[in-house]
Amino acid sequence: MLEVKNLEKSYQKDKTALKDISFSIEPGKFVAIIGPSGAGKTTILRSLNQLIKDDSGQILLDNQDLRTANKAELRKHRRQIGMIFQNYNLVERLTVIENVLHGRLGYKSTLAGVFGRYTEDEKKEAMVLLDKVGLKEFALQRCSELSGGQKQRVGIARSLIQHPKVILCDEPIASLDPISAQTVMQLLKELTEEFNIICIANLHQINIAKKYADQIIGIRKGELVFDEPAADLSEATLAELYDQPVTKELK
Ligand SMILES: Nc1ncnc2c1ncn2[C@@H]1O[C@H](COP(=O)(O)OP(=O)(O)OP(=O)(O)O)[C@@H](O)[C@H]1O
Repeated sequence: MLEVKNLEKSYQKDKTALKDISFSIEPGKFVAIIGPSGAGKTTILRSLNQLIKDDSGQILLDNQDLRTANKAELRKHRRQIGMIFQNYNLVERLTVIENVLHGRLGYKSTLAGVFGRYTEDEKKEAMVLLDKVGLKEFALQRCSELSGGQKQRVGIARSLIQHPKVILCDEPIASLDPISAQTVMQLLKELTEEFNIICIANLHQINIAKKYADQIIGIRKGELVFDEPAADLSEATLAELYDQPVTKELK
């Protein structure tokens, strides 16, 4: 269970990026965070894995507060939090399977990581995960030769091999065509359920959020406007979030 309590963050004095944000998410749930540009969505995700230090509040992952963790504890916590990025963050010149195995680096000494030492079990697991994301035959291909949608699926396999409790996705489909976007969202939804993890995705596409997410969190000007089951999200709530009615094709 992930619980965020009264999270606050200011990048500059008198300019609040997050104000008293609280929400909780159960394992197996796929959650979308939506809201206008600059609302604070990325700041929330970065706080959740402590890439940025928030100012106050609590971030409890299975009752352990990430904010008060020491360096060693934080390293351990970060293994349990996978990241998926808009621009994939893969090593393009390396093969697909090597990129997936990079997800194990948090479990290794620096030396073993530098020399790319992975166990047979890790290699087998990488192949199983590549099969799950539909890329088994691409294992030995360089990532530079893949399409955007395929690269994002490698990113999903890389995050799963971490054995995460949480996967954070910062605009995971922003660089993808509509068909690849649907494939990636469907995969994230299915794998979230199958592995009983928590998946949180920042999204600008309201229709996609409503179609795939179990729960939708709306953020505006650093404040939480709503936290509701996707099915309950009304037109009035969306209009409040964006300060204007949301057009038909986006709903
Ligand atoms: N490193 C930073 N230094 C100063 N201000 C920042 C920094 N990062 C973000 N901000 C400010 O914090 C606020 C929230 O930004 P954030 O990137 O979290 O919004 P967002 O909802 O993710 O936006 P977008 O949808 O455009 O990605 C904005 O006002 C932004 O200008």
